[in-house]
Formats: sequence, C-alpha cells, structure tokens
Amino acid sequence: MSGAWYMDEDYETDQREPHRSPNEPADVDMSLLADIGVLHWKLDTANYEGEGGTFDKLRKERGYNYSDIITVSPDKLPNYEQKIKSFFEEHLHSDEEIRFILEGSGYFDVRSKGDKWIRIKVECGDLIILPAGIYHRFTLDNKNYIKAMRLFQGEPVWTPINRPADSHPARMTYLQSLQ
Ligand SMILES: CSCCC(=O)C(=O)O
Ligand SMILES: [Fe+2]
Repeated sequence: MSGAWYMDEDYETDQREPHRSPNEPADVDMSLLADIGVLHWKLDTANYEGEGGTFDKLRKERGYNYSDIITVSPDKLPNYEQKIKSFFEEHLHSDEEIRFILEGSGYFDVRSKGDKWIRIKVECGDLIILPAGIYHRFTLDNKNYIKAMRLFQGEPVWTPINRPADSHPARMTYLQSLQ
C-alpha cells in the first residue's frame, strides 16, 4: 500500500486522479484502516508461494480455496467501459473482497466511520482485504492498468450490492463489528 488519504469533493475531475483532500492532506495511517476492518500485507510477487509463508497462512486460516486473475485495462478486460463504471459505483458485498496486486496499480476507496471517502493506493505486492459489508469502490489510476489475483472462500460471488443497502445483513453485521 503506497498511501491512503481522505478525498476531496471534486466530482468533475477524472476519477483516476489522486483526489487528495486539501483540508486533510496527510496520509491516514494503517491503524485507522484496521479500525474499519481493512487489512493489508505487502508480499513479494516473485516469491509469495510456499508453505508457511504469509500468503499460504492467510489462505489456510481464512479458508480462501478459490482464486483467479483479473486484468483491468482497456484491451484486456471484456466490457471494459461497463465494468469500470460498475467498479466505481459505491457498493458492498456479502463476503470479503480480497485482492493481491500482481502488476500495475489502482485505488480502492472505502468509507470512513464518519462516511467520508478514504482513497487507498494499491500496487504490485499489496494484498488487501475489504470486510464484508463495507461501502467501497474501485478505480484504475491514470496508468490504466492493474492485474490482480482474486481470492474467495467457496464459490465466488462478485455481485456488487449498490448503496443504499443499509438493511442488508452484511451491512448490519459490519456496523456491529465497528462498535
Ligand atoms: C484490483 S481488482 C479490479 C477490481 C475488482 O475486481 C473489483 O472492484 O471487484
Ligand atoms: Fe467490490
């Protein structure tokens, strides 16, 4: 993770720009992300497999038995424009969203406790877990390319549940977990 910051309120400028808030320009620290259930590890993409390593442990302990690879770029992702739009709609899932970035970079935006956007920059080697029920979205940055491994517990369900979804069970469980 190469930084996380509160976002500005500029909705005119390209979503791929950093959008760092001029009022709160300092990076937010990891503990604030941990407080909202966002977890992060930095791994070596050339050498992450192997028994007993962090990747292996996470996979076993958290029961991630499914994985695939997604490449998001104009020429690699079918229905690119439509996908880019839906990634950036504010949504939640009934399961964790786990991404291990293999190449490229992008931004995951997550809502703070006070419902402000925090932008998290991810790049090669970042493994990020967004908890079930957190409102979030994703965008490429202006380099327009990311390749990531998606992990899942059981049969994958990628369905986004767009906001408002305040009475969704995953949302209620998530909010309880913050108390
Ligand atoms: C970095 S993975 C691409 C985005 C994605 O898979 C998602 O938002 O669900
Ligand atoms: Fe998502």
